[in-house]
Amino acid sequence: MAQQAVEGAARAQWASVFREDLFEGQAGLVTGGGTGIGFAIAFELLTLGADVLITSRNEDRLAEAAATLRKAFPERKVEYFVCNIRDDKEVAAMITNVLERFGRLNFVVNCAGGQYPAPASAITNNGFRTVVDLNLNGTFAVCREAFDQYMFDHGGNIVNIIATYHNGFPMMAHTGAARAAVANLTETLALEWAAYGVRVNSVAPGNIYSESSKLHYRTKGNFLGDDPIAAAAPFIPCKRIGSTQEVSGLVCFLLSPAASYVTGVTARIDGGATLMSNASYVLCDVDNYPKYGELPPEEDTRAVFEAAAQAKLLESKL
Ligand SMILES: CCC/C=C/C(=O)SCCNC(=O)CCNC(=O)[C@H](O)C(C)(C)COP(=O)([O-])OP(=O)([O-])OC[C@H]1O[C@@H](n2cnc3c(N)ncnc32)[C@H](O)[C@@H]1OP(=O)([O-])[O-]
Ligand SMILES: NC(=O)C1=CN([C@@H]2O[C@H](COP(=O)(O)OP(=O)(O)OC[C@H]3O[C@@H](n4cnc5c(N)ncnc54)[C@H](OP(=O)(O)O)[C@@H]3O)[C@@H](O)[C@H]2O)C=CC1
Repeated sequence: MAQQAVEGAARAQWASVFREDLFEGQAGLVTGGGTGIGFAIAFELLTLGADVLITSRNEDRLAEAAATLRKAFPERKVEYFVCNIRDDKEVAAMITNVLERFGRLNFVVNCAGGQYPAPASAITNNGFRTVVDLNLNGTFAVCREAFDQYMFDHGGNIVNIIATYHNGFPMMAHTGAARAAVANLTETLALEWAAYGVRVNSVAPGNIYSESSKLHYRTKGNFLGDDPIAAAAPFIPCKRIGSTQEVSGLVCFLLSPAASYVTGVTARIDGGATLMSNASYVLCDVDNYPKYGELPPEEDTRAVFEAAAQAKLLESKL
């Protein structure tokens, strides 16, 4: 979700589909909550009555995001804390800080993460280690600290945002391996921590329209042209990319009592993209697939479709 879209906008514009007091009295943490998907999740949790602390490395971005959220939700507590989840000591201090500020930690959403696109042969060992450290070790550290410091005694709810690693992840070997590991970690933690009243689930997004994801690809190499996130649309069964609010809605469902019997799952949110394994099936045009949240303008999407169709035409003439 773009912060500019929230700034000055009527809160109702971003109204959640869930009931307003769903998380009333709860407080929790969203890592990576200052930007993109994490910001949308923090926004929806606040909409539904929770107090939220957002955390990541960049203090300026966090402060700006917190100011936007406080303006939109003056009746809630919005806090931020600078923390690199690759640093165990910082993670421990961050969890302690949430508890000092809120006195409770009902939910944790692990959304901090990332990588750079590169073919496996161009990923150095240190580059691989770095991405695994961020997405796997960092996520584990936050889960374990949250459990040790609070959830062991009080129960709780954890959602890990990963990525659709299913069927391999070309150009993303490091993150694919790390995210698959987090999906497995989610299952183990769900088993071990059920006895303590803790549910643990993962959400695996496909191509999601976030400012940072577009920037990420533009500055660090492409596999599908200038705007690969949007250019992927023709190859997704629902023929569009997803919005940050669609991811947030799924996270809120998993954190809600309606999901009380759900633990250890990885829910894919990818418009059916990872089901595309049948080489003899060609996707048809789609013009009535439902939309929800902030998506690229129709004209941009159409231009990307036309360019992709043109590229296919040229390819078939070679
Ligand atoms: C469908 C899925 C779509 C997904 C979308 C999203 O996720 S959107 C979300 C997108 N948001 C994000 O991804 C945000 C978070 N991402 C990040 O902060 C970085 O991507 C990070 C995880 C690599 C950490 O970076 P850092 O600066 O802390 O790392 P460092 O300086 O400590 O270097 C360690 C090693 O990594 C190497 N290396 C680093 N970059 C590149 C590169 N571009 N090229 C090649 N290599 C690179 C570097 O050379 C070094 O190896 P070396 O030379 O010593 O052998
Ligand atoms: N957009 C997409 O299409 C998809 C995104 N994802 C994943 O969803 C999550 C959110 O993505 P999105 O919102 O698009 O992108 P963002 O780049 O906006 O989100 C990444 C967030 O992680 C934070 N972060 C990165 N490294 C660290 C660190 N070491 N410690 C603490 N925080 C850190 C960043 O903040 P800061 O720089 O301040 O530290 C940022 O807020 C990421 O894990 C991403 O990989 C998965 C699949 C698809």
